Amino acid sequence: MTLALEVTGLSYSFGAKRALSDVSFTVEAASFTALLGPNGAGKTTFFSLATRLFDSPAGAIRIFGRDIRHHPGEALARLGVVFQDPTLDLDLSVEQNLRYAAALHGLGRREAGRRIERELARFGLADRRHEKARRLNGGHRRRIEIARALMHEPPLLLLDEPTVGLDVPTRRQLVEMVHRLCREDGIAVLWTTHLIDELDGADDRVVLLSQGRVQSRGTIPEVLAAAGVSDLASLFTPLAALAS
Ligand SMILES: Nc1ncnc2c1ncn2[C@@H]1O[C@H](COP(=O)(O)OP(=O)(O)OP(=O)(O)O)[C@@H](O)[C@H]1O
Repeated sequence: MTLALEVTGLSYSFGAKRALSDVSFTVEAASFTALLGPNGAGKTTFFSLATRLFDSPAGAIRIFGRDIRHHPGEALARLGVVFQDPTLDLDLSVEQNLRYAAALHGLGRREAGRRIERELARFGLADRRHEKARRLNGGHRRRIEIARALMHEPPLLLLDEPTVGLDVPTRRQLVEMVHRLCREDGIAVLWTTHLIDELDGADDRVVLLSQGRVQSRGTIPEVLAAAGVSDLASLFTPLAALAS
């Protein structure tokens, strides 16, 4: 089994406020894992650590075996990231947004063109390529952000609550598209969310985070069996109530 992501004993505090406490979990290559937690659970803090925005001496994060503190270049080259707040340039077209990302990764024009075509096809955006991002709806904008995060062909993709603000059918579409990345393209995905209906079923893995601690992890049936409940809502609703 190849591990795309290995988090070991990770802790982080904002002053006196403990945001993550001894967090450990793994994401296997080519698999979908949901980091599920109510507001304030520590999901975004984990993201900030995984992308090296923050640093913590307590614990380790390895991406395909590369420790992000000791080998940041090698580790981050294997990571694609979609942040919670959208970061597209709305005045650029779909294609220009992708070309810009390709340039930042140092790709030559021809290779950039090849990868842009692949992403446009993969995300059903080919016929929108010349439209300004501003003209697209929230779901399509998110697709461009995911496509952009894949321009350097990372085998691990992190998405921080990518469906915030989207309606239910658009959320479902995006969840399905990202599952396809795992199944068909062998990309490992860590998807953070506070919405239990974004978990798909038997093959998805879940890491349940609450108040900075991992409460449970495994496949959905494993997590339910460990808690002695029959559905995720019974497990998650009390944790969400604790957070509010
Ligand atoms: N800059 C900060 N200063 C102080 N405390 C912070 C800061 N950022 C986050 N926190 C606290 O750390 C804890 C974890 O926050 P975090 O944003 O990681 O949670 P989250 O699971 O991403 O929640 P949300 O879904 O609301 O974004 C919360 O108690 C939050 O109030």
